[in-house]
Amino acid sequence: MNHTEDSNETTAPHVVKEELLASGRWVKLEKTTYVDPAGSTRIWETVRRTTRQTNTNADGVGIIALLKRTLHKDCVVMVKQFRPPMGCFTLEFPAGLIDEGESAATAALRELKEETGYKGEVVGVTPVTCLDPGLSNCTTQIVTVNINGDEMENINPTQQLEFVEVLLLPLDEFQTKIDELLKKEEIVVDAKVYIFAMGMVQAFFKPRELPVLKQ
Ligand SMILES: Nc1nc(=O)[nH]c2c1ncn2[C@H]1C[C@H](O)[C@@H](COP(=O)(O)OP(=O)(O)O)O1
Repeated sequence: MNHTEDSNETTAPHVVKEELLASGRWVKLEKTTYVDPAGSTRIWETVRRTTRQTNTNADGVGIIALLKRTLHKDCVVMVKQFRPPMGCFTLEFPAGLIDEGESAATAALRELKEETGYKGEVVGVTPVTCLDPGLSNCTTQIVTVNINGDEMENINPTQQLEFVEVLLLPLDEFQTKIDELLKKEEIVVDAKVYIFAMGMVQAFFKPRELPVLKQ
C-alpha cells in the first residue's frame, strides 16, 4: 500500500534493495534502500556476516552453561578474551558461529567444548534473536546447557583455545561477581550477560517485585 499525503493510508515498511559497499572475509557493508512506515524511501547502512549457513537464520549461538557439582554452588561458565573490535577484554557467554549443516544445539556443544573443555547436555534453545538490529542483521540462538561437573571428563576440562580464559561464576551471586570483576579489571561485559545477571537477581531475591512498577 502506498502512502498519500491526503489519506490515512499507511505503508508496510520494507526493503527495496541492497547494494554492496565493501566486503571482507567475515563481514560486508551494504547500502539498504527501504521504505519507512510513512512511505518515504530512505537509506540505511547495514553490516552483515558473510558466513551465515543456508540451513539457518542464525549466525551463531551463545551458550548459558551451568556447571553442576556435588558440594559446590552451581556456576555459570564464562569466557574472558581480547576482542579486537572492542580493543579490550570482554566477559561473555561462550559463543560461536554455526557451521554448515549444524543445528544450534550441535554448534553449542561443539563451541562449549572448544572454548571451555566442558561436555554439556542441551536443555533449551531460544528462537532466533537479533543482536544489534540498528547496525546489523546479526542473529544468535541462546542455548542453555547443563554440565555434570562430577563426570570424569568434566573434572579437569582441557580447552582447545589458548587465548580464552574460562571463569566460573556462582549463579546466586552472578551480578555481584561481575560487578567485582568490572571494578578490578578493564573489561567490558556483554549486554546479554548483564541482562541475564539482572534477571537472576530478580529471580533469587525479589521474585514478587515487578521492576517496571518500582518508583
Ligand atoms: N568479524 C570477524 N572478523 C575476523 O577477522 N574474524 C572473525 C570475525 N568473526 C569471526 N571471525 C573468526 C574468528 C575465528 O577464527 C572464527 C570462528 O569464530 P567463532 O569461535 O565461531 O566465534 P567467536 O568465538 O564469537 O569469535 O571466526
